[in-house]
Amino acid sequence: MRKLIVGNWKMNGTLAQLDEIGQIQAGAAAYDNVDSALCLPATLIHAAKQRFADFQFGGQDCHHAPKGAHTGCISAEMLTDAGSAMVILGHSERRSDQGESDADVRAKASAACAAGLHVILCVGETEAQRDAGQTETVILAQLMGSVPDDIAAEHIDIAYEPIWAIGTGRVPAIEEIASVHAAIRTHLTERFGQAGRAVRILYGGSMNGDNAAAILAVPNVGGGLIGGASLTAEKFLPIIKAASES
Ligand SMILES: O=C[C@H](O)COP(=O)(O)O
Repeated sequence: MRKLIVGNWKMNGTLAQLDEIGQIQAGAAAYDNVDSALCLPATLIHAAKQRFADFQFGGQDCHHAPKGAHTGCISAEMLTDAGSAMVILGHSERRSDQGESDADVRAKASAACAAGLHVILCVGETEAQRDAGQTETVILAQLMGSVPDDIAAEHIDIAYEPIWAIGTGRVPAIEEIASVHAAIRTHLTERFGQAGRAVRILYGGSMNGDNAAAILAVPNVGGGLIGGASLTAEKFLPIIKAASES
């Protein structure tokens, strides 16, 4: 299975960063056995796609409705119109900052698929849940609640992001990553049959050029969702290189 390395720029980046995006696009082209993409602030997607048509871009959220009176929101169709191929949904920062529920994420995922976007759907446990031994229970509940029953498995990838690992420099032990990814794989195959085997399960949370090779070698890790280390070519390209060699 080809690895997918996605950069999530979160609320970072203006038009001044288009040159950096160009460096990422040019560098990533050397690793043609890896799928790579950047999920940018919505304000950058169109300009980036205009300049770097060969690279894949995506958004970081969309509304569940196709249009209407939802001030400040963006629809899935607007993302595709701007040049997006994918969208991140259910990121823990949106679940906490915007109070998004599993039901919200599920509705957004259906809307995104209907608009032709590939969905990267995020799940992850808090540190307190991990300490209480609830990681697997929490993840499986999020999957049950957030992933639409009728979604075509080829239109979705899952990103496992332990919340306590995001932006902290802390990463789970390799055995923990393997265990959670295996549980997610079991859930997907039980639910979607053979198609569930082809869903990529990305790891996210303080992945960088130093730890990427070890994480990407874990069974059932199909790539990475990268925050801080995706903001520059200098830090992002080593992760794509590690995926290429994994
Ligand atoms: O979406 C990306 C994740 O939240 C990971 O962020 P990070 O690589 O800065 O820890």
